[in-house]
Amino acid sequence: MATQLKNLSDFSDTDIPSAAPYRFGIVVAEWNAEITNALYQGAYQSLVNNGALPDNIFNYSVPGSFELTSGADILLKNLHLDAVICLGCVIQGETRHFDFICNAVANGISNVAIKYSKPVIFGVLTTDNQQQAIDRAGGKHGNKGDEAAITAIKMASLAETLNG
Ligand SMILES: Nc1c(NC[C@H](O)[C@H](O)[C@H](O)CO)[nH]c(=O)[nH]c1=O
Ligand SMILES: CC(=O)[C@@H](O)COP(=O)(O)O
Repeated sequence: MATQLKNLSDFSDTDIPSAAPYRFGIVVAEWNAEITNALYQGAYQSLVNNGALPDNIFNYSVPGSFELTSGADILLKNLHLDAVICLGCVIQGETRHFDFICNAVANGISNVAIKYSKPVIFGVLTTDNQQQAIDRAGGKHGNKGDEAAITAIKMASLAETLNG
């Protein structure tokens, strides 16, 4: 379902576990900071609204979305976490650089999740233009940071249930 047909912040009819037991890392790319800061605010507030303790939310910045992979790896290597949320905004420019970044970060964080057997959430906007990013960072289509946080809670709960 395309984002245009779904609000990224609409979880009113969703059974969301309590986030209280879990420790969350949030890695935020500094590129397009006005967007990624909005994603962070959405993610942080969604975690807290669902019971996460502020002292259990560990926030770090990286230069760009390409560094989200190594940022997630460093957090999982050094901190006891139940999930990591990766937040970034990649906006198409004149060259194919966009494609390389998007593919690298999508594949990279998937590999980190498998490496540590921990949820690593892809909260990265990959848009054609600035307006599409604005619309998905608290605009008319909701906030992808909200979606990433709820996903992190659900996956942390699943991991706790099945991993023991
Ligand atoms: N153009 C965007 C970038 N580019 C920077 C890369 O992510 C990376 O930091 C650099 O290539 C050095 O390794 N990053 C974004 O997050 N968003 C962009 O639109
Ligand atoms: C996604 C990017 O790296 C991009 O914004 C860089 O712009 P350009 O492709 O024009 O160099």
